[in-house]
Amino acid sequence: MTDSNSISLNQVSKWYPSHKAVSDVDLFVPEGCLMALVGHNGAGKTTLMKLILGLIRPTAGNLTILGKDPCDRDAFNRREGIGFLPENVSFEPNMTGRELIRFYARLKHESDKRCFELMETVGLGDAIDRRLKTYSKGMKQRLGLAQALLGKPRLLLLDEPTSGLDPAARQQFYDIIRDLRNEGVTILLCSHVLTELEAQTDAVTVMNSGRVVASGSLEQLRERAGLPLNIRVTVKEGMTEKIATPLRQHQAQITRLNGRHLELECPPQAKMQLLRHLGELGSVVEDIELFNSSLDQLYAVFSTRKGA
Ligand SMILES: Nc1ncnc2c1ncn2[C@@H]1O[C@H](COP(=O)(O)OP(=O)(O)OP(=O)(O)O)[C@@H](O)[C@H]1O
Repeated sequence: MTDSNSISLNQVSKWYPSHKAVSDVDLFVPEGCLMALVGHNGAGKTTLMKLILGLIRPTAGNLTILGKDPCDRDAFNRREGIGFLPENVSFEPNMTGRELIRFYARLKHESDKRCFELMETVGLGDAIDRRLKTYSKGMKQRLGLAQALLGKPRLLLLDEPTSGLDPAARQQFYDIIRDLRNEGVTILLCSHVLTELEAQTDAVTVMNSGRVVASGSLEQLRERAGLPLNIRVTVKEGMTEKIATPLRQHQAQITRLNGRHLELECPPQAKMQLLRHLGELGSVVEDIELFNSSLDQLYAVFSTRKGA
């Protein structure tokens, strides 16, 4: 792969005496890409993050992170280019936000001014002098993100960053993440909340039992999964039965027929032909809605398949 990948893993495995945590993983994340890593509990996501951070060494294969091997001698310095938000953030409750961020800032040689800027970025500017025991879960998570952003990382690793956040806090979190991505930061994000990832990510990697079983953009995954397209057609009163029969000739399978609505499934390649036919029916057809397969559906397909 080219040097434009912030993360390159070639046939990486991490085997413990008792367990093969990850096996033969190929993973390439281009610079400025927001990739989601999804998989069941124990699929190997955190192990991959630890390998990328250089906290553990691979049993086999090789990794290049921001152009270098994360395990070689000056890896500690290079970690300045990497920000990490672990799954469970835990901070000393009696410290204030300012004290905590300054503590981490000193480790990364960052100024007090930058600390305040970051607290503003994550929406904690007004709470900076409050003790952390008074912070809500969402505020602590945002503080964790501010900590991860110290040192202006070019690569951000986020392990379940939105767990326990309410919908508004999740949205705020993703707004910040999207801004960072737009500034060119590469982001690898583990999450179990597939519905929220759909609108946010450029690419998705699905892991199953330590192996990558699918990786690519949502369109690429949809194409590979070959799931039928769902279409909902609203017609004039009393016309559903009449139009159902010819629709079946366009490889459409009627899944639901009630009142003025028909729900159909058709192979993706039959879509245009079917839409042309519906167009020819004129004013009988009052509305057509197309539904792509969701990440949940794609995940269900790939997590039961054996290989990519
Ligand atoms: N130090 C270790 N020794 C032995 N087995 C380990 C070790 N660390 C992880 N494992 C095993 O490797 C597998 C992958 O663990 P990992 O934490 O990477 O999964 P995960 O996908 O992050 O799971 P979750 O979604 O629950 O956080 C699990 O079966 C785990 O028990």
